Amino acid sequence: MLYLVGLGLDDGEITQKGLKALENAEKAYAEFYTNTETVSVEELEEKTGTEIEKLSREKVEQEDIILESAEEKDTAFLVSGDPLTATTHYEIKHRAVQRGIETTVVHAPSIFTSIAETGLNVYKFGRTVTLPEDFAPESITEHIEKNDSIGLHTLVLLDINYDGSKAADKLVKIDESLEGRRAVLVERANADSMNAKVIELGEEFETGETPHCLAIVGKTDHMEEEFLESHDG
Ligand SMILES: C[S@@+](CC[C@H](N)C(=O)[O-])C[C@H]1O[C@@H](n2cnc3c(N)ncnc32)[C@H](O)[C@@H]1O
Repeated sequence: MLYLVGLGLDDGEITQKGLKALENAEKAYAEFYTNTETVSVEELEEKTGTEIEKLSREKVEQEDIILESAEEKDTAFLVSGDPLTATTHYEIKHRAVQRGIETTVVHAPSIFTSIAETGLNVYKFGRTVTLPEDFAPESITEHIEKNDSIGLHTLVLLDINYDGSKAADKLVKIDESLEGRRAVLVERANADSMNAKVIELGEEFETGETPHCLAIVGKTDHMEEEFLESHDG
């Protein structure tokens, strides 16, 4: 059995079901390269009695350590946020099914739902884009344009340590027409120190600790506008 267990975005967000799965597992792996390490692995080990091994990106993406382990024994794979919302983890589930490994997914809070803290209605987001720090995929502009054409908001995910102000700057460099566009910067969603503020792409603004993401504002209704106004930065 392979348990894909979400850790949520902040310490204490693993569910009772997640803890139970970890207890049932004979071996557990965790990865923290798609998101910040917000939990104490040692505390989880103590609580559940299961040893947890942290894996690098290479180990997760290029080797089949997790699936090989799950073929032999009950194995848990711990991931930040929700287990099926990062492409890598989604692919692991897919490959597990192909190899005939039984899987159980234990969901947890995710940036895809916490983005609602911006005040933008989650039903009104279009295709999500990812902006890496070291290059600029052309598809980003295309997806933002498509979302814009039908009034949808765009969630822009960033590399984990990528500063939101630098990312906002890069968006304008990639596509000049985005200059002056309203967006919401979300910092450390779900943490006590969470902050959301309305910014204009291309303008300088202060940021705090990562992780950050941006929501480019599409067509809003009255309630969304009132919510946006309530952010004091
Ligand atoms: C590849 S996504 C993984 C999403 C994760 N599986 C989930 O369910 O939330 C990681 C990116 O989401 C955004 N993100 C994750 N946690 C965040 C948080 N607490 N506050 C703001 N942005 C966050 C950041 O841009 C981060 O680099």
